[in-house]
Amino acid sequence: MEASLHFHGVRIPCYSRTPRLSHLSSKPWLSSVASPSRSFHAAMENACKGCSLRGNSEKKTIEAVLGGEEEEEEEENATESHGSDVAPFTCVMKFGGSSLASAERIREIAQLIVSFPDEKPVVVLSAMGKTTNNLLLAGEKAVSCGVSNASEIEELSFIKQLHLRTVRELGIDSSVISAHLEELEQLLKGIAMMKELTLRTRDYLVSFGECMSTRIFAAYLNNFGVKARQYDAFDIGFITTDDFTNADILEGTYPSVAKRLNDDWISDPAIPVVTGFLGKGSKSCAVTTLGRGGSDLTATTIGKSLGLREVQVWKDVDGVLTCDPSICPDAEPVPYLTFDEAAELAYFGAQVLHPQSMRPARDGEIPVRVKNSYNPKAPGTLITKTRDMSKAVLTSIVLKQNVTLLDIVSTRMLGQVGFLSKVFSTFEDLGISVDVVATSEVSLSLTLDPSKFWSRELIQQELDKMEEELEKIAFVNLLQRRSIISLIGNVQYSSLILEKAFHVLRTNQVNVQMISQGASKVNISLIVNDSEAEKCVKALHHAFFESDDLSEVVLESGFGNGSAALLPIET
Ligand SMILES: Nc1ncnc2c1ncn2[C@@H]1O[C@H](COP(=O)(O)OP(=O)(O)O)[C@@H](O)[C@H]1O
Ligand SMILES: N[C@@H](CC(=O)OP(=O)(O)O)C(=O)O
Repeated sequence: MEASLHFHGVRIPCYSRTPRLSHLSSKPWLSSVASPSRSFHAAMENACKGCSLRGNSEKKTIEAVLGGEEEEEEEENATESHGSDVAPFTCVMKFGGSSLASAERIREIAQLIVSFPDEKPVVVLSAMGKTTNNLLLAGEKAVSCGVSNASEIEELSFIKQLHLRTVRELGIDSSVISAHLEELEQLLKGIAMMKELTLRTRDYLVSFGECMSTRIFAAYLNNFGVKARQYDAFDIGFITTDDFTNADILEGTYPSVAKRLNDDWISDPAIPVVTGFLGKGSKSCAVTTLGRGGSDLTATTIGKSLGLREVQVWKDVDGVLTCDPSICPDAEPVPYLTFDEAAELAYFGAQVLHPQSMRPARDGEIPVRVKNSYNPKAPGTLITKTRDMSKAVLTSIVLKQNVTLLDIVSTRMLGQVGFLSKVFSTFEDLGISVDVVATSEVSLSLTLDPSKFWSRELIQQELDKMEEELEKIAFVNLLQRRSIISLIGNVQYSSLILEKAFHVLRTNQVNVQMISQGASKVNISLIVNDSEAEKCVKALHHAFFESDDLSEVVLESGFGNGSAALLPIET
């Protein structure tokens, strides 16, 4: 008799009935997967065909699954080299909140994952939709609403409704999250009672988002026959500093996480579904978070820890774009980036990647692919150690607003060396991070990040203290509401980039207040007034990406109107 399951209401024969799928029995987590319906087969095929993140071998595997005979032998070989005793996992697949906004999206993500049966992924998830923002708002409201009103906080209702509706629509027992929802309500009452929300409590509060999304997702995978196991990152060796809301991953994390995930796989194979964004403070043993958007960092940390072939971060855009699409709707995906370019881009404000997320990937030389879960066919962006830069001029334009600019002119009380060292030790003492620096012998201009990785406002009191310290050795001029426009690209073409950028800015009557070319050789930063920044970015984007002057074709044959061939400066 034919075994069958139902998937989306469609009767599905089991894989075991189809001889061509026999290779899947070597993938224990898939051994009980229902063979998808025709439409699901088609979805798998489409996802595979369009998705350049797979090499040929995977495409062949999917074709084998769908009907090709001759691929079987090759697949068996591939399975041998990826046997569970050697390398249980092949990649990390990280899905952000935008990919997990509803039950419908969760179904699609599950389909996306099984559409690559050749992969043995570690899945990393953020909180569903806007849950993190809602948790933070709920916490703020709890501080002043009074204990008796804490249960009525609007954002708590949104969170409850979203998660309960999702489990209902996915056909999952609500018990997977009910204890968390109850505890969340108790926590908000506690905050209301204390009338205080410390950074430590804030981290604990937001952790409910990832803890619930991963439980729902793992339960859903198990329900439709893909064996999965949920993990809270703080329980599997993600050890961090105790900098609540912006913790750093400590080295011990890599071996611990690898051991736990590998050991569990060996004793009972199942796809790990890990909470992004969370860790455990090494001293406090309390839940910490890695800064907003920190699930990207969780993903690359796992990638390095397990030495995986690739880390995929699935977003709601077709990859890293030439500009923030909310400023330039015509922004285009950038096909290739180096780790340095991606790190610079993220640090200077492109929300698409967490600023620290490239570090483990670069250290472990694990390629990172940014893909669109709403459009898996789009090739996305591949981030690697090196890439062909011969035709690359400008890669992306990034805007960071609300920055403070500081001009510091020495009173010559100290020598040049003493002056610079005193200035920087002042920032260190006050825990203020500096972004862009330009210096001469006796003066220094620099920008201060208003929020270290979006978590900490630089408040007036701190600025006053800093001025007071610096005025002991220098004349200080503090200018607020400035913006950094970062031109990420090939600094070997810096003269060309600057010529074009300044032409655009002069045409738009914008005065640049400071300019700096980072040592990384991938970034030129321009400081302008906040009020002019978006206009500048639009004009620059138009000039560099929406007109043909600097296209790679033109660069190949010479710059501009038939002028001499453009050669990079040798460095
Ligand atoms: N240069 C850029 N390239 C791509 N996306 C960008 C860029 N700058 C800003 N973004 C924004 O980043 C968003 C994706 O990042 P994020 O919201 O963190 O995704 P997720 O929650 O899925 O991890 C996009 O929706 C886009 O609006
Ligand atoms: N949920 C956390 C962590 C995260 O990485 O989210 P996302 O992947 O949706 O940017 C946040 O909103 O910051």
